[in-house]
Amino acid sequence: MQNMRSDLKKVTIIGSGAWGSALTSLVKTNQHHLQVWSRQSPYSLAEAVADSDAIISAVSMKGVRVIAETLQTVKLLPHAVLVSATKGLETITGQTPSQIWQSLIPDHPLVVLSGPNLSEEIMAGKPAATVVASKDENAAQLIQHIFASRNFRVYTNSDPVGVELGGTLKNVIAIAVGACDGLNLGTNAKSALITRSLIEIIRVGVYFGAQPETFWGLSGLGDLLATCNSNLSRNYQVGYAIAQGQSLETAIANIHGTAEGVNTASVLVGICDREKIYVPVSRYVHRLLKGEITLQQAVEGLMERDLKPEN
Ligand SMILES: NC(=O)C1=CN([C@@H]2O[C@H](COP(=O)(O)OP(=O)(O)OC[C@H]3O[C@@H](n4cnc5c(N)ncnc54)[C@H](OP(=O)(O)O)[C@@H]3O)[C@@H](O)[C@H]2O)C=CC1
Ligand SMILES: O=C(CO)COP(=O)(O)O
Repeated sequence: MQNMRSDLKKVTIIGSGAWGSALTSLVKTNQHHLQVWSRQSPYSLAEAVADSDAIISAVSMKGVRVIAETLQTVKLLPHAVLVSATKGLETITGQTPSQIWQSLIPDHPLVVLSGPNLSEEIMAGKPAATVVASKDENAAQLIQHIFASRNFRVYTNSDPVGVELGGTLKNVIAIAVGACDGLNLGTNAKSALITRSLIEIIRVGVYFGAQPETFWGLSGLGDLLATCNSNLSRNYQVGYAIAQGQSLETAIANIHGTAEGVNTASVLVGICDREKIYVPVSRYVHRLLKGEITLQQAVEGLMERDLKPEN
């Protein structure tokens, strides 16, 4: 039945994996007119987005370009807002999801949604907070109101690059911290790893034009803490499993859903090699995942680097 309240919007969610399903449950809470589309849907993507005020993409990184290219050929409402909820980097181009959306569909406002949002906790109705970031303040506020509820506090932010990179880069660090916990290296080691990794994330973020202070917020430090402290995180699970002696292939096969950090590590290190950005933790994660070094060598390598000032 069509809702009659004037503040209710038509919202389309693309992707019915773990994150798409959690976002679906949040939109349902507010009784918006909701359409979910996935590759299994009996209707087309064009039909799903017709008349939508907000189109939310929650597909994994490998699906972003194909979805954006399809939407590029579809007639959207002129005011329709696009929302990217993916945390990853594209393999060939090194682009972020929002860069892909922006380049393919430049005429619509774009919002990045990212924060400490483990989908299982959200599905269980536990309280959480997130960030919706855009250069278009009205677009960010629209998405804020679509999602905000008693159990989901939504903040706007005007630094979409920073918000997106915080969510993307912490996945690599969560693999490192999962491995640290899997080896039982202790709380001191874990705290040092998380803190130094945040500096590393900021270094990359600033290079890409993000505001450093964004990374102290929910989408940076917040998501880093969530993902590095929960065995609900698939990235953390991958690191933990490797520390238990599993191969990367087995670890990936055993998790439910997508651990974006595996691919992100490889793309990130390629970018940082090219741009000469110092990312020791991400680099050791990448070399570990590629099988170039053992976990023990990664720990030793990180500890035995040249001594330097903290800042
Ligand atoms: N789970 C979480 O807690 C959170 C996840 N995220 C991010 O959200 C993204 C999705 O994660 P999650 O839902 O957990 O992953 P899942 O593996 O559970 O789901 C992946 C989703 O991506 C879709 N997809 C994959 N490849 C393609 C493709 N080629 N074309 C179209 N669709 C495709 C799948 O579609 P189909 O259903 O048709 O197979 C599915 O909907 C990731 O970037 C993740 O980092 C962000 C915040 C929280
Ligand atoms: O991004 C997430 C929480 O904010 C989900 O983390 P994982 O992809 O590691 O499960």
